[in-house]
Amino acid sequence: MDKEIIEKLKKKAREAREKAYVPYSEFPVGAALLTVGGNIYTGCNIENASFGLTNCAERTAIFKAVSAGETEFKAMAIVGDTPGPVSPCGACRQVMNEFSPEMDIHLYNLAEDKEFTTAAELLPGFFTSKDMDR
Ligand SMILES: O=c1ccn([C@H]2C[C@H](O)[C@@H](CO)O2)c(=O)[nH]1
Ligand SMILES: [Zn+2]
Repeated sequence: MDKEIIEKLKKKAREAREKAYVPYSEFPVGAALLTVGGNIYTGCNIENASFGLTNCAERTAIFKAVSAGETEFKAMAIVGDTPGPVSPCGACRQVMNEFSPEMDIHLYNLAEDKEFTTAAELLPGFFTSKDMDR
């Protein structure tokens, strides 16, 4: 993929992180999602006094895109203040794979340590609609 667009995604993820609503964890995360058509949707984590209702940055970005009518994704950049590149939770890995198992995933921390992977690689054996065929 074009290096410029990857850099742009990283920047947008860092900017989205600034919008995180994290009064409980004080751990902001940002994500930027590139669609196959070239549009970018950003997301931040959004917490709640009922902690389990928290929505991660990754799913916020995906849900924004889907609610705008977009379901085919090319790449996502994710940024958190972690010792190494941030690691998406299991729920987000499953949601990524619902739409685009082939999508590139660029993981970063603030020090710009990075890891490149794909949605499918992040969740081997993910549950799909095919698993409901009988
Ligand atoms: O990849 C990740 C990991 C964690 N979080 C959020 C959930 C919660 O608000 C906070 C601490 O887990 O970070 C994300 O948004 N994305
Ligand atoms: Zn998550």
